[in-house]
Amino acid sequence: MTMKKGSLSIDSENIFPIIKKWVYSDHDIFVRELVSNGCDAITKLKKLDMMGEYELPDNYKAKIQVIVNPEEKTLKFIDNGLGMTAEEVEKYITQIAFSGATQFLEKYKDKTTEDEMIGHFGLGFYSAFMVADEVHIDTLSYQNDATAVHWVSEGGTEYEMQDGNKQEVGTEITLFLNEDCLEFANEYRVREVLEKYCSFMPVEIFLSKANAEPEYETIDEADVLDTDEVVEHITEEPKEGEEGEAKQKAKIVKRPVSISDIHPLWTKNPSECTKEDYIDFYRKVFMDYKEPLFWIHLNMDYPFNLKGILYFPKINTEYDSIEGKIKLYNNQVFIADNIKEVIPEFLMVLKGVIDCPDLPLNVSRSALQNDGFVNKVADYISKKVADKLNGMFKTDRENYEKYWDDISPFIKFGCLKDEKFGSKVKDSILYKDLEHKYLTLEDCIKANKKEDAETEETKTETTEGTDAAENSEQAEKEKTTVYYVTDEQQQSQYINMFKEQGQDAILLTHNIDSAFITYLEQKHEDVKFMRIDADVHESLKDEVSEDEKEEFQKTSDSIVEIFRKELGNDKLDVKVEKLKDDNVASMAVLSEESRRMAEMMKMYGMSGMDPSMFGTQATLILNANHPLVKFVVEHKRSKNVSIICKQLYDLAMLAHKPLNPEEMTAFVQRSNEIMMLLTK
Ligand SMILES: Nc1ncnc2c1ncn2[C@@H]1O[C@H](COP(=O)(O)OP(=O)(O)OP(=O)(O)O)[C@@H](O)[C@H]1O
Repeated sequence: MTMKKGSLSIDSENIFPIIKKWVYSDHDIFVRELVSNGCDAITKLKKLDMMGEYELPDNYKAKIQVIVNPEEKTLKFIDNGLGMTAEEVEKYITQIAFSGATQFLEKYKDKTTEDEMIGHFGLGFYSAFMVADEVHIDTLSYQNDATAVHWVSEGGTEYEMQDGNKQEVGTEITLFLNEDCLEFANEYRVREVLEKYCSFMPVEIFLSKANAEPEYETIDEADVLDTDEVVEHITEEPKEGEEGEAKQKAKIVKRPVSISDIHPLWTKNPSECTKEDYIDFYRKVFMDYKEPLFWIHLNMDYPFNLKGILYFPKINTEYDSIEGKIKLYNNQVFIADNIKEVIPEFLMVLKGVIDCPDLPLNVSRSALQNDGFVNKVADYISKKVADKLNGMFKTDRENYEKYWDDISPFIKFGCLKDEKFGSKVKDSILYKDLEHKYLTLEDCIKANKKEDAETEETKTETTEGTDAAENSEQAEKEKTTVYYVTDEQQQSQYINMFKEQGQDAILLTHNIDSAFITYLEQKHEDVKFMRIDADVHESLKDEVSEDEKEEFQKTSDSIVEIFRKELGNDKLDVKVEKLKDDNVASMAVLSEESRRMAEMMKMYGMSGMDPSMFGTQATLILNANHPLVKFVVEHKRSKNVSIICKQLYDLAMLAHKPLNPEEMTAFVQRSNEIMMLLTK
């Protein structure tokens, strides 16, 4: 072929400056594009061999070589795929690839910031010009009597093509790196990029440095393979004083190690994979030395192709961020991490890999979001996670309980975020009780229902024709109250009282639980949640008989009056009860509604407002059975009454919320005073 000059069709002189400037941080994607072109070329050649249109040489071993040359400032990609004829270079590179790249850039050039295309998929061969001023292609087609081609383009719209001298079938792309991108002539930098995008590509990839001194290794002669290049045979005599025969060794050129694992675990059948395989894969991919709790191997061919592994990581929420990582692949080619359009948001806390060749990745992210197919993929993933959880709940309850504390925030978050997921897993949600036993919501309702035996009766009495107001009151009455604890330490006084009376409660101690409780109450009309300190549970009180009532009322009024006076607050909310637990003199309760209101105010940054405006003041409960309270009524005039009232108030509040600095100072001072009294 005589030298052929041409100009890349289409009026787009601006394309190269645009390609060069393309999202600076993503410069490295050209590596993925060129390596995956090589993979495609190899796949095509293997297909031709299978179809009998070409015969692969006996010793054929598909591979892609990547060679850095810092001296010449070049980077080469060599594949032994099907190669191209001059006509094909003309057609595929100067016409199709170029027009593809032009279209791509036309479409996305203004949108690189807010509407990024997924991992710039589809930019193709011309992404080479992101980092190179000049690109050469040397290629020899598999076709009979093909002539090698040498193609050169200097990053403008011009190119030259002539006969080349490539001897083996395949393609070699040489990038002459521009001054800003010399990092890509560095072996370590290129290794890093290859590991990012090409770790699981379906062809072996070998990285080397041009003109590097060869490295050697010595192995047993018996282990030498046909493919090894032996430089020396060595006979190792036994050391002095050692028994045995001489060992035959061979010094060989160090065997190259492929960067890609061509059969990643997710492509295998789950039945072939062992626990160790899953754990090793997890450690390798996520560099997390901790063992994951469990995993889900996704493997589906119909109605779409999707494979992957999702791991539930072990998380110490106090110290670790719960940022997960889900790597998205397209036919083993890495696309990007955490594509929220494909992976349901609540699963972003997991770690995993998803390979879905059918995803339309050459569109923008916002288009992906509204794509019906993509939504189906996301639904499928979330369904599989729900199935796995339900399966474990049913058949492996013991381990499921072991994992529960770690996984429950994810699952609750999932319920709040994804209606379908929530209804699928609703029966597999566990609640830990005061004895740290795990119950289902149904168990909790059953356990608490006993207390509401009366409710049942009232229910049967309801007659037709009752008006709406009565009905809704009725519905309210029919709800079973489940008590919960948000902080085992702070609420320990209440917990002890509950335990003493054989009354159970559940622990809901995570941040997410307050939203989750609201969610549960919406979903289950028959249940209502109340924090353990929201009121004084009936079972904790002694009944006041009819005869005692009048007397008790009198004493109560008197106690209330004394406390209001001593605490200097005539609006103080005080209630006197006869508590069964005679260790408790005072406690504070805050109604569930008021507390939720206060929490909401805090969440919306209204904490500076006066809580009494919303009735969010706690009520002081005094135990009429307790000697200290009795002392107060019986010795109204004692000089110690004031100190007792204040101390009882602070002690009650302490178990309820942290004291403010002035309250704390007063409390400490008063405690010292009390101890001083002991010395007298
Ligand atoms: N290493 C190669 N060996 C053989 N043919 C190649 C090679 N690289 C590119 N080609 C040919 O050039 C064409 C254009 O390549 P380009 O990378 O621009 O786009 P693509 O691979 O078709 O699609 P994508 O945009 O997804 O990368 C390819 O379809 C292929 O026919």
